[in-house]
Amino acid sequence: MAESEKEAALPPKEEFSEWYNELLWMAEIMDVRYPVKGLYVWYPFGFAIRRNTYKIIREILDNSGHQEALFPLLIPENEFMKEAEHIKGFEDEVYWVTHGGKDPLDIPLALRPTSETAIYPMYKMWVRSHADFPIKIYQIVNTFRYETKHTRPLIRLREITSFKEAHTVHATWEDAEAQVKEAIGLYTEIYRRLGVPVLHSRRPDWDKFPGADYTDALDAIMPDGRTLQIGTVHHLGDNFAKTFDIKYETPDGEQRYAYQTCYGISERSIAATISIHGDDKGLVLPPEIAPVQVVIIPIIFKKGAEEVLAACKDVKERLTKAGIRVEIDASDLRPGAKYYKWEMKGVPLRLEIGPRDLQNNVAVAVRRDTGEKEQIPLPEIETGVSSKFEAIHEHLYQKAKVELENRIFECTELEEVKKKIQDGVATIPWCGKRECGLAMENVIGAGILGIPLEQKRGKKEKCPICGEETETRVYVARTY
Ligand SMILES: Nc1ncnc2c1ncn2[C@@H]1O[C@H](COS(=O)(=O)NC(=O)[C@@H](N)CS)[C@@H](O)[C@H]1O
Ligand SMILES: [Zn+2]
Repeated sequence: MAESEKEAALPPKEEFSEWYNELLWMAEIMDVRYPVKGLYVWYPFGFAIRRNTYKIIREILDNSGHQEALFPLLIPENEFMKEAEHIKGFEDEVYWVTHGGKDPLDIPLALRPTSETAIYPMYKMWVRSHADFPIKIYQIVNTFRYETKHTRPLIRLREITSFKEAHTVHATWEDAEAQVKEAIGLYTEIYRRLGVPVLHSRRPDWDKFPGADYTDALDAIMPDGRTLQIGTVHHLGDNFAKTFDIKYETPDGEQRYAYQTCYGISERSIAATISIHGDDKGLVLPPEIAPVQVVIIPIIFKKGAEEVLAACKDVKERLTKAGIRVEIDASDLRPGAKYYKWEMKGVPLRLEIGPRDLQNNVAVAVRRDTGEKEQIPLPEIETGVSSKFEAIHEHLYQKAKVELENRIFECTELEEVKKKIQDGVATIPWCGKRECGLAMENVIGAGILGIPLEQKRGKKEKCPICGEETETRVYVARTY
């Protein structure tokens, strides 16, 4: 896209919604002009962020006994309609393929909204004995959901282009429960690598995944105080095993239904990373996912221009050999325009090299996250740059953790909750009874997000609806 096209300035981040939409365009992440609602185009720069993010996701899953596979997109109606709860949860969201060319299909085919009903008929054929367990398979595919709420790029899509779904099978309910815990840990580590701190909570029963025994979720707190569900882990019990007849032979030869879990992450992982770390100048990317990790800006004067350019090329070669993604911006843009462009793209580190720096045998390193300038001796450029990356990642993560902590408000009255959820997440005691939870939700005008998994027990408090003593507090928040 030509520089001139991006005349519009980026709104300040506190106008979060406008900032977010403008940034996706100005940083060349997503083009939202595709002529189907809820479907968007990945620009190459944005796609490189996606590739680097999903490289982390694959690494963490592959290193924890998961195997990547690939299942078909189209699900025959008879399979899709097998699990009653699941249907109820998805029947308003599923897209159907009804024709092949001019011929109407005898069996309509669903575009997968999620893949339980594509995968589990195959698991029925694959599972024979307890020795087959655990099965820990995932795929990274596009899925389709006819979302009727406000669609938004990377956050609420009708085509989820980067849907990582894992589907595991175990001998017992407890083994599946242990897998849920492992998945929560793996997801938390994925988000630590993205510098994104998360809230862990168990969704209230009325908000769990259709067909699950329970749903645990990871939520980020976005800059506007609303939470974004950026990962979910479901214990499916033997509900789907009974529906799809997934049975195994126990060590003493009897037939038993298997127990399952499934867990998913989508491109919301990228939405959270962009939103939490970005600033008024644009993207601020954790080095590990930045498409360009270092941009070298030659400071050119008439005299000594060749030496400067030669030195920049040498630094680029050395950093590239060290596995660092680096560009030289030798365009004829003014230095200030160069800084603006690469700061917009969230390049973690800028290296300025001019005649004086050559004399001192240094490069001037400027951090995108803090703006701090520091000289790095050219002979140590590789280690100097890499240690800056660690410092940048750590700083982004710590800063985001403080912001999250500052957006959690302990309340005792519902009126207080109503106020506090304008700025973040409120906690309030809850007896756990459904009618009190639902009553609370319509007094507050927002949902119970979930029961914190790391619940600090011991303190007895009163349910604000029925007055019953309880040791449980819940998160309440406005959500995306
Ligand atoms: N319309 C959507 N756009 C973008 N991401 C979405 C959308 N719907 C769900 N997600 C993301 O996908 C994750 C998994 O979706 S889910 O419905 O909760 N769970 C499942 O589909 C299970 N089969 C586990 S993969 C959610 O936690 C959320 O982060
Ligand atoms: Zn109550």
